Amino acid sequence: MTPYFYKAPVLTLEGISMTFNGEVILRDINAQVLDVCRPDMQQGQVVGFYGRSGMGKSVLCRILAGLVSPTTGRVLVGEQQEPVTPGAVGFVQQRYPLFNHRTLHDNLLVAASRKYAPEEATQQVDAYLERFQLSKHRKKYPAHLSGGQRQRAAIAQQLLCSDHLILLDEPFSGLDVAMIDEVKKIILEVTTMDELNTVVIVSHDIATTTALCDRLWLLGYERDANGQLIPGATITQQHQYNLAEMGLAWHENVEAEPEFARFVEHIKDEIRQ
Ligand SMILES: Nc1ncnc2c1ncn2[C@@H]1O[C@H](COP(=O)(O)OP(=O)(O)OP(=O)(O)O)[C@@H](O)[C@H]1O
Repeated sequence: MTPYFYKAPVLTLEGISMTFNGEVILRDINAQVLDVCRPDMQQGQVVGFYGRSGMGKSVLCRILAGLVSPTTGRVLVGEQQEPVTPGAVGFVQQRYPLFNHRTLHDNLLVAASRKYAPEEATQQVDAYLERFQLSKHRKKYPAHLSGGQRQRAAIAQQLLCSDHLILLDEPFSGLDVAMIDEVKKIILEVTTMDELNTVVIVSHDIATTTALCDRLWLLGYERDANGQLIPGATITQQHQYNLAEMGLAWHENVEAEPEFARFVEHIKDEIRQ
């Protein structure tokens, strides 16, 4: 197992709850991602975020991205642990927010121009196109890119304009196996670009996602003393898994290990309950 130790927090969810018209959707969520240091390695972290359909994953993502304010609690991001603001967190939604009337290059330039002065923005776009193997598609419009290329472009776009945190909503849905491998590679690349980079993946594809993760959060309901479900989904301590401690954080071929397969089954059982 690679040795590691933790430094300061890079993402904190503090007492988050969300109520819509009296209906409690999320209840008192407390979770944290710490900057992890591994000797001789620059690597950020991947957090997998699971929960049954309709439990509130998208709502929590919008809160994490600073797009909506929770009813109570707050989200703190970055080394300075400042309250999240819209635009600070990259959010790759299922419908990729690329402008259809702009070329891939121009889409990325719009994003980069939000963070960089013109000359540097152009340089950054070229670097990202190269890194994400999209240079030869730079003049194409989004409609003419493949699903995997669009997904890579959307991730590049969000990295260009946000700080270190990026949320991916169902990054593997609708992709074939080769493209899934490509997107997995990109996610791992993102984490190796900077130790502070944190990727949160919301997915129903438990095995694929878990294989990339250092940490898992499971959204679920708790029961009261009488066995009744308490309204509002939460992430209990028991449902915050540290895969590094379990020896199951991403490493080559982790998916082939029997311990990994047993863990994925355990997670699926927990989700079913
Ligand atoms: N703006 C809103 N007003 C009222 N209710 C809302 C609003 N947004 C979401 N909800 C409700 O919050 C609950 C959680 O929705 P959410 O989209 O977060 O689920 P999810 O876990 O992402 O589901 P899925 O996996 O199916 O995408 C749903 O019952 C939904 O109807």
